Amino acid sequence: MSLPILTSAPGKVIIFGEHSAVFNEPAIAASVSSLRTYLLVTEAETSDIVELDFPDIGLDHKWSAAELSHVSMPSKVVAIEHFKNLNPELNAALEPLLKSLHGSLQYHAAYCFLYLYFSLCGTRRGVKFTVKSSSPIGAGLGSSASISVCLALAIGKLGGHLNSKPEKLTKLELDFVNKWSFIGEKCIHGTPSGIDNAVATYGNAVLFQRQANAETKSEQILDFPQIPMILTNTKIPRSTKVLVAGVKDLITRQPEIVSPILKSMGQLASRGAKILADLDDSNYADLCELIRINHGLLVSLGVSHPGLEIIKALGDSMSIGTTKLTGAGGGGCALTILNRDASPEDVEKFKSILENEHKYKTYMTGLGGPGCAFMSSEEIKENLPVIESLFRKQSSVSDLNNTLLPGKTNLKWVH
Ligand SMILES: Nc1ncnc2c1ncn2[C@@H]1O[C@H](COP(=O)(O)OP(=O)(O)O)[C@@H](O)[C@H]1O
Ligand SMILES: C[C@@](O)(CCOP(=O)(O)O)CC(=O)O
Ligand SMILES: [Mg+2]
Repeated sequence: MSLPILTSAPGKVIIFGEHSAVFNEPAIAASVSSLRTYLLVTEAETSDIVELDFPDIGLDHKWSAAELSHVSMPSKVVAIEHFKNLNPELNAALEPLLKSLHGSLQYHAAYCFLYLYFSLCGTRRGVKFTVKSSSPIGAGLGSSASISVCLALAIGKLGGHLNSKPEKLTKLELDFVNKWSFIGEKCIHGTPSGIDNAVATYGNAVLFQRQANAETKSEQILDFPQIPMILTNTKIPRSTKVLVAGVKDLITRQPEIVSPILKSMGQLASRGAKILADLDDSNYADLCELIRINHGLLVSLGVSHPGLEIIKALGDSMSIGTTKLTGAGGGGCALTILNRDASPEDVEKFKSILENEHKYKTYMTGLGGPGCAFMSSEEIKENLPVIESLFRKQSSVSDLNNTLLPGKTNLKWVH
């Protein structure tokens, strides 16, 4: 596909089953309509470099043709070979390209990019990749999966793997994006379950389960109910990679105790899926009860944080709803499912205390929007000045959403 290329993918909220999903238990997640990542691929200033411009994490890096020439492409483009273990030769070859990057945010984003780039289109030079996200990064809302999906889709197109139909992404193409974005997630956090990239690829909501043979089973939930919910970002930084590794350690130390907890979380997701398929006044309290139990089990795994407990304690003491951390925890976000009778005044008060006293950020966003998408080069070219201005450092989340949010603007996205 010719340049420019523009891709997008949503963030997600895990309703039930974070962490246990990594250990092959069922889990439920929904895409978040208004929190998305956008990737623009354009010609670089010179024809012999590859440039990353990721302003959200302060990364602007160029690799010269000479540096890139030391890495050879893996011989076959078969995702399954990278599934269990990332290719050790490719990893070793990428190390010198990554050594000047600062901190884990930049390192992991660049590693994910380079791994997909060399696996899917490693000889192409003279390209610049610019990423902007309206989703908070490292907050439990799946920004790592949404950037991985944007990269897998754009690089898949650049490498000629995904150009079968100009007017739609076929099921096979979506499966390709899902597989390669899982590999991108592996670069970012080691042992992902695959639920986040599945939701970011296919959209809507999924009941997901990883299988022992590394395959995944995901059932689309098309009519996901709009549960009245507040998402609160504590802005406390944390890393999914570290938290997932911590749970793995705990299992190794306390297998008899922790395995039943993970099983229980899987049961919560299965039971939750049945309730969500038929949610009404009669079972709403059951849903809230499952949410409360799931949070308690996550606390027992050691992945909560005092900052998340503030949200839970406030929600409980105001009797406004039921709170559970979402994503990897350790900071980041919690969701509060509002009681049916929560008054608008109380909801406002709850949000205002969190925002003003604790400096948290709250969101009320719809769940279950579209998955990954791309824009045709003709559509991009017609709107290039506007689109390029959005990818500059100073553009805001609302600028991005006002102009690019699929389904909400006049620009045509292909799904
Ligand atoms: N907009 C973005 N720009 C650059 N890197 C990003 C962006 N969004 C996500 N990332 C990458 O994803 C990582 C965060 O992933 P993770 O710890 O799994 O948190 P989460 O997925 O909950 O946001 C960051 O370290 C960064 O490498
Ligand atoms: C903890 C986990 O279940 C979810 C992580 O989500 P996030 O990166 O915190 O958005 C890990 C996974 O399922 O890959
Ligand atoms: Mg993540």
